[in-house]
This record gives sequence, C-alpha cells and structure tokens, in this order.
Amino acid sequence: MTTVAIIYHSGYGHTAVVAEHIAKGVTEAGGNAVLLKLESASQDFTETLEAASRADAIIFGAPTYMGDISSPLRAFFEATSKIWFTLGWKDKVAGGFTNSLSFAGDKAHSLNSILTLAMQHGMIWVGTGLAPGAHSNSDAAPDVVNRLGYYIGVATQSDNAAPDITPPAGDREFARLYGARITDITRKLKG
Ligand SMILES: Cc1cc2nc3c(=O)[nH]c(=O)nc-3n(C[C@H](O)[C@H](O)[C@H](O)COP(=O)(O)O)c2cc1C
Repeated sequence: MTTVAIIYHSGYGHTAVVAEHIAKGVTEAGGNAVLLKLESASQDFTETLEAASRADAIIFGAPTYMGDISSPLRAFFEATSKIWFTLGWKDKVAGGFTNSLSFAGDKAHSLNSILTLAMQHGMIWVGTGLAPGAHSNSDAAPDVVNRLGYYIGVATQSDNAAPDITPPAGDREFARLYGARITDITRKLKG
C-alpha cells in the first residue's frame, strides 16, 4: 500500500483541519495516511524522521506566520540534514500546504520554503494540478475549490474563528483532492 506521511504544525488548529482533509483524500484513494503533528521547535524529531523515512511520499504543512512557515516545521527541516547528507529521501514524492488569515498573506513564500526543502532532498514535487477556482473576488466564494488560485501546493485561508468552521468547504475539498492526487501519482511511480 502507498504510504503518505503528512508532517505538519498547527498552532491554533486551522492547518490541522487542512492536514486531516489531505489524509482523507489519501485514504479515499486507497493509500495509508500517517498524520505526524509537530508540537514545538524544540521537540525530539527522531520518531517523526523515522516515520517519514518509511513513507513513499511526504506532504509538509504549516501555517504562515510572519510570511513563512511556522518555526516547528523550520526546526524539523533543519533536523533532516543528516538524511540530506546521504540523499536518503531522493525520489520520494513530496508536496506542501499552508494556511493563513489573509487571502494572500505571503503564503507563496511558505510554499516555496517547503518546495526548496524538497528539492534539496532530491524529492519529486507534485503541484495541485488544478485550475484556479476563481478569477475575481466575487467568484471566490467559500465553497469554491482553489479559490485563491494556487499551483505549487495547497494554500487555504481561515478567518479569526474556530477551526470547526474555517477554513471553509472549498479549501477542505482542495486539500482532499490534493491528498488523493499525491497518492495516485505515488502509486504510479512506485508501483
Ligand atoms: C505569529 C503569527 C504570525 C502570523 N503571520 C501571518 C502572515 O504572515 N500572513 C497571514 O496571512 N496570516 C498570518 N497569521 C495568521 C495565521 O496564519 C492564521 O491565524 C492561521 O489560521 C493559523 O493557523 P493555525 O491555526 O494552524 O496555527 C499569523 C499568526 C500568528 C500567530
């Protein structure tokens, strides 16, 4: 079975909702989703590194804080340097997601941080593979998939409200489709 590790941080629960919908997509596509939540920048990453190394694909996610990925994911990235020395994750499939408050909010910078890490490891990056869901603000209703128009990875937006109601349905569906896409592509590549 195709195993997809989803390694993410979420300070207030909104990015966790996105991670859970990616996992749903993985499962629905017949894959084995392994959700690995990072708690802090100073935690011991040993078990997460080992679980990631066992997976066929790794999807990294974090909220955008101050225009970049939050510090636990950055610390985890630095902890992958020993794996980088041996190119241990070369040709694993990779993807990324981020959530933030603003519609833009410099989320592209966070996705590029994740993409850079994946490329340093020689991984095979999978973008969203979706057309933009909206071409104007008036089209960008909460139930529209890819309403922010992202291609590198999944970008979602949550309001200052509880994570059971935000990010909205279209963003959750965007995440679910991405999990399924990465599972299908990984299966084609790895057999
Ligand atoms: C320290 C901090 C910095 C933030 N910086 C940004 C930012 O640069 N852009 C943005 O759109 N939202 C920013 N936000 C808002 C968060 O991205 C937003 O609340 C998001 O839903 C948090 O996700 P989480 O619940 O998974 O932690 C910031 C929030 C915090 C706490």
